[in-house]
Amino acid sequence: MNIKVIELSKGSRIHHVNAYIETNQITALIGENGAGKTTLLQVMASLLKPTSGRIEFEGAMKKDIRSYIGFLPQFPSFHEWMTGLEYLTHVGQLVGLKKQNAVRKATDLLTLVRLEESRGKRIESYSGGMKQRLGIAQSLVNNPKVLLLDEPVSALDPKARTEVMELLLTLKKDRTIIYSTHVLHDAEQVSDAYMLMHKGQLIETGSLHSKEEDYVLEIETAECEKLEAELKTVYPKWCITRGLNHVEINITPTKVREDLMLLSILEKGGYSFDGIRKRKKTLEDIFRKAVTG
Ligand SMILES: Nc1ncnc2c1ncn2[C@@H]1O[C@H](COP(=O)(O)OP(=O)(O)OP(=O)(O)O)[C@@H](O)[C@H]1O
Repeated sequence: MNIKVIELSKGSRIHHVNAYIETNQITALIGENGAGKTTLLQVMASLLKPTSGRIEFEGAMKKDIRSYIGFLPQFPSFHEWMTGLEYLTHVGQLVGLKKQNAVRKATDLLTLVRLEESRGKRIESYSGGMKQRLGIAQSLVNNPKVLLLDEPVSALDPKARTEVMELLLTLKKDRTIIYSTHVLHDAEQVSDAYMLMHKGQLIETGSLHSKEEDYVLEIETAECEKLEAELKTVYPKWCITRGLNHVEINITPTKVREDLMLLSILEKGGYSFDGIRKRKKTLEDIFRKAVTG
């Protein structure tokens, strides 16, 4: 189910958000704290009413689009005294399944999220990663076409993150998955597309399978501050950022002539540098470029 977001606003929290989100894809929703990711997901999930604008779920036959949506909140809460099986059965009954079907559904979902061995244990004994997978199972109870997950991996250790990301890959067939995250490296591994929010606006969307050769030039030097200032003067149009021990130039792509000019600046300025590296642009570069100007 493709989703069209048209001129969506929610008070001052988000405004003029336009997007087209494709099915069978994982879309990572990224942005700084307070950028509006949770608000956008909540509006998409019909948990918040937009102030203006609308969302179209292409091909939706039912009027109440909530039946197409599975939602995992940023801080899911469970009835911790219940076992995983009891809890999911309860959720199944809440969405209208008969007891027997709810048990079957809960059992299948617990297998899908690899919690079958812990299904008889109380949720209070689950680790953070197990609870996150239980939350995803809960969001799947109504067999949704659209899965909206608010930071499903941000609080997890690398192993648990990988497990959740692998699960998302399994789930993307026949579904539209949008999830917010601050873990950009992971997002890059599993996502097909990204949506970047900044100060309430969706400022950039793109594919992560781009054939375009976007590069970042990294110059490792102890004189970062001086080099950053000089490059910004010479190349005011380039996006130049400074790390702890390197300066990054984020352009599309550098031409040989520009590379040579750069070397000449380094030489004339008497910079001592430990290395120059040209690497493919990452999601983190896209993020930094957008939020630093
Ligand atoms: N219930 C609320 N009432 C009023 N303003 C809110 C409410 N919830 C969030 N906001 C504001 O809306 C803006 C967007 O918040 P939102 O939680 O959507 O951002 P986010 O990108 O999900 O942030 P984070 O990465 O920290 O979770 C922020 O300025 C926030 O302070």
